[in-house]
Amino acid sequence: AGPAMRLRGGRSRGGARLVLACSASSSSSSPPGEGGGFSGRVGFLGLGIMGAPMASNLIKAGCDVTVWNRTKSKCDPLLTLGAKYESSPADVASACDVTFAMLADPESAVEVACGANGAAQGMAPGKGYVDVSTVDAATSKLIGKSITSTGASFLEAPVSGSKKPAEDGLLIFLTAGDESLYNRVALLLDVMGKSRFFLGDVGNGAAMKLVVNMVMGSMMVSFSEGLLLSEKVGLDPNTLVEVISQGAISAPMFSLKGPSMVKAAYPTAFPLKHQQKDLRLALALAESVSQSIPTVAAANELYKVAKSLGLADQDFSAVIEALKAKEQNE
Ligand SMILES: NC(=O)C1=CN([C@@H]2O[C@H](COP(=O)(O)OP(=O)(O)OC[C@H]3O[C@@H](n4cnc5c(N)ncnc54)[C@H](OP(=O)(O)O)[C@@H]3O)[C@@H](O)[C@H]2O)C=CC1
Ligand SMILES: O=CC(=O)O
Repeated sequence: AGPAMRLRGGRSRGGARLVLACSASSSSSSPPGEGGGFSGRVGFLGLGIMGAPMASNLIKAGCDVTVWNRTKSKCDPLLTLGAKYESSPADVASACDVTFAMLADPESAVEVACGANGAAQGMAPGKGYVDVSTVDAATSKLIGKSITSTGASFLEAPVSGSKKPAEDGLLIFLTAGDESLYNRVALLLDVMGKSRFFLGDVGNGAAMKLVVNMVMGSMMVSFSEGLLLSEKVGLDPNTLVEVISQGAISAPMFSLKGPSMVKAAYPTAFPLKHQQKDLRLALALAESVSQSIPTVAAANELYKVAKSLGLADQDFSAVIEALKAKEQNE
């Protein structure tokens, strides 16, 4: 039998519901868990493109949030909203009942959780750590082991959805690990997201996220090739975007990114360096089960070229520039 999978989605979203979702009180009069309110202090580590709006939504929902970020200035907007500040991940974990982490990659996720003054040093029985970064299963298991060795609980919960869904509280959580922690933070996930899946053992959430993102990365390359080819044969690429949007291969991503890609504008929602990281990790995942993913391998090479062109911090749709550069060099 495969891992337990449960979807709780389709919830209507409304301001009033968000305001009621959290209680800043640390009293235990409202038992944590499904159906109860979340009571206790919430930590948030990592306030980049995704972490900042996620933490912001928790604060706006009435949660008692304590933040930390490597670059301290990124905490300021959250402090203005009412967040508290601690000067290390260990101090945040020590001050909070549940701590979320949204870090760039496996290296930073491990450093923040397990390094000097890392979150694990502030963990103790009764506390929870929820890592929402996109990492590989081995990294997630390593972090989980470090957290649970303190007696605390661990949940991996990478998200599908980009900057705008994070701002709108419409992320999709792909969780795995400690199910009682999953139930305990369910209301917090519902503040930040529109649906949540519980996928069983630690590693399954990471794997699901990598599979989703490898499909996304290849789709973007294929779309880029289509835009360039349509233009080259004398078609209007804007019309291609419109045609695609009306057919069976329509995807919000194409409609959202297409018009700006045609103008060679790549405002960053999902940094290209993170998409390439996800393809790299997906290739390793496929390798671990001897699965061939040649389309993903080819897409990965293109993202690597894009990075070498200085596009790492642009949106991942800038991968189209790598195709243009290739053409010029041929
Ligand atoms: N953007 C998106 O659309 C989505 C991103 N993701 C995933 O979410 C994660 C975060 O993405 P995003 O917010 O876009 O990324 P950003 O690059 O905007 O933010 C990365 C965060 O990680 C921190 N960080 C990086 N290196 C270190 C380190 N060595 N030690 C401590 N902190 C560090 C950064 O701190 P500092 O501010 O100091 O640099 C920052 O807070 C990634 O794993 C990404 O793949 C998932 C879904 C969507
Ligand atoms: O990881 C990126 C996303 O859009 O999801």
